[in-house]
Amino acid sequence: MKSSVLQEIQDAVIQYAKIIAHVIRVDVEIVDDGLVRIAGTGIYSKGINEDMSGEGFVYKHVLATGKSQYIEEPGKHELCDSCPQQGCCAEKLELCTPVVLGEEIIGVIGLICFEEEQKKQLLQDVTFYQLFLEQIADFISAKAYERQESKRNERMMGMLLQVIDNVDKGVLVLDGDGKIVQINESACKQLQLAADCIGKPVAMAATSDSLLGVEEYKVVIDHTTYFLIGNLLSVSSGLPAYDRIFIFNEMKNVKSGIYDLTKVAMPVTMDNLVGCSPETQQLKAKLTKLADSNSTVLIIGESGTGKEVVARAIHAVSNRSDKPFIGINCAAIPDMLLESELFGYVKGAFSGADPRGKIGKFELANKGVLFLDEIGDMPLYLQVKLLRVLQERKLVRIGSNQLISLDIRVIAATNKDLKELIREKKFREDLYYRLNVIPIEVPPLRERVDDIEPLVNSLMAKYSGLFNKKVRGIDRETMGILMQYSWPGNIRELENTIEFMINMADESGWLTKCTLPRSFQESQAAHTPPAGMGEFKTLRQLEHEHISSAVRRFGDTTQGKLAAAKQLGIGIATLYRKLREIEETQ
Ligand SMILES: Nc1ncnc2c1ncn2[C@@H]1O[C@H](COP(=O)(O)OP(=O)(O)OP(=O)(O)O)[C@@H](O)[C@H]1O
Repeated sequence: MKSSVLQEIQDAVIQYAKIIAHVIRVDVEIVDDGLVRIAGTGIYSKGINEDMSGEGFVYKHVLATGKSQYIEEPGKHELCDSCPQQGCCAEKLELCTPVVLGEEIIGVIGLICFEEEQKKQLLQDVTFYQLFLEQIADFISAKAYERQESKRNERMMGMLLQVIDNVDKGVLVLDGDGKIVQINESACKQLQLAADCIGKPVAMAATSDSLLGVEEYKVVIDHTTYFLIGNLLSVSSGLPAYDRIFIFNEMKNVKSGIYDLTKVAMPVTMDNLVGCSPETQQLKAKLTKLADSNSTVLIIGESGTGKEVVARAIHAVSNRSDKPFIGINCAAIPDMLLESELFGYVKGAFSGADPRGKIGKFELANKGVLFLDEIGDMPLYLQVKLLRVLQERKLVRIGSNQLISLDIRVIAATNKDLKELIREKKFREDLYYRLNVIPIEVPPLRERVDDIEPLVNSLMAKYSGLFNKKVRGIDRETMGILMQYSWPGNIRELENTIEFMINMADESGWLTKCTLPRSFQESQAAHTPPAGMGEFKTLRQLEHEHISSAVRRFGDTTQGKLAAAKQLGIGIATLYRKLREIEETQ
């Protein structure tokens, strides 16, 4: 059963009753709004907690009217008419006052005289005793109010703790001495603290860095240092037990949030590396072998050969696959921005910067893989900074002096000849060696002709699905043309070609010569002898054509020429001589 307001402060009410009785030497009785005797002195002290609803007619009247009542002749007053004690009542005088809390009457205080002496004493100054009683009623009411307030605070606090426990962010409540008074589950988890950390001192200072508008704090608990970003709020409750609340997010959560927002939906596995040529098979075997190492990888290959696909495949098969893969194209971002993209900055780092600060790709990739594409295009001054980060595995955001430890695997890629760039003083030699720990060469498509057919099939499936167009296949002749082509743009060019051909395909659903891009057909025509001339060619002409076609297929680079010479069964010096001959005859 719900207890009344006076029951909740019964001890205090009994004390008040005793004091009144002691001071004025008259018995006191205090009842609550349910007519339960809360306190009593003299003969009433034995009947505390008794239900008085069968008697107590005067109290009922006071509770109903909210007015004080003075009965000089108990038994003769009209209020006593229905009392079962009428006629045998020992009371000589009764003075009653309501106890009021706000709008509510929560009880009644009664002064009862059993002796003529007492009655005489009261009658000498009824008004004084009346005021005295009202004053005591006010004290009791103040006590009841205090109790109600503290109950309300307890309820509020309970509710607040429930909220605190259910938020995802970490919450630490500190007292005036900086000790933990409350900690929620999320904070325990993030900081790896047990719930018995209550009472532990916390040293906390803003680092003056901020990210996305939220301050970063260095927090030390039990000799462990944490860098947390969050809001530190002062509690203005006036209670020293609750001085400050720190609501925080661990950096890793902030970063993974940003990573989730920025990551590209491009799940790549080893299966996405289409191809069955010995070169591709060797490449796949190498990737699997090096996957779990942390060493830096440098992928070299012409544009469009699939360097990014290779980098993603390494990530996918590595033990970092559930951690971020963050890519940045060093050639696509202006030099001015590249530094902040890579290293991030804190608020106020430079004019024009996002006032909330920025997390750099290095930090975003922490625990995962950072893919630095087109590394050959990185400006020299950033190469120095990159080298330092790679050596020390530590980073300082622009405008900050805070060292951040990195656990990162770096994969760099380039289609440039870095050694040539070193000679031209455009690339640092020390950085080259730091990156080139595991070199991976992705051969151009013309050197892995066996990949063309599976790639064409996979691309036909991809684009026919994308365009919702039924493609039955590609005829042998057209496939032959594709296999003979030198693919200077590599797989990217092949992909564009297949996309074009599917667009051009008629209802038959076959990719034929007619679906080839015009430029493709023109280049074919240029290399096909005019009708009727072929049979009159000299052997030398045929040799020249054959050599030119080999160089076209393997590429007009040193590597390409080496491959062409090998394929033609001649030495590289002979090839160069023949090429000079061709030049001279043209
Ligand atoms: N082995 C492969 N199997 C299937 N698709 C591939 C393969 N290699 C590359 N591709 C596709 O070819 C295109 C170019 O690949 P990617 O961007 O990885 O090349 P890249 O060498 O990084 O080029 P760049 O040097 O220009 O950045 C992409 O669409 C990619 O999906």
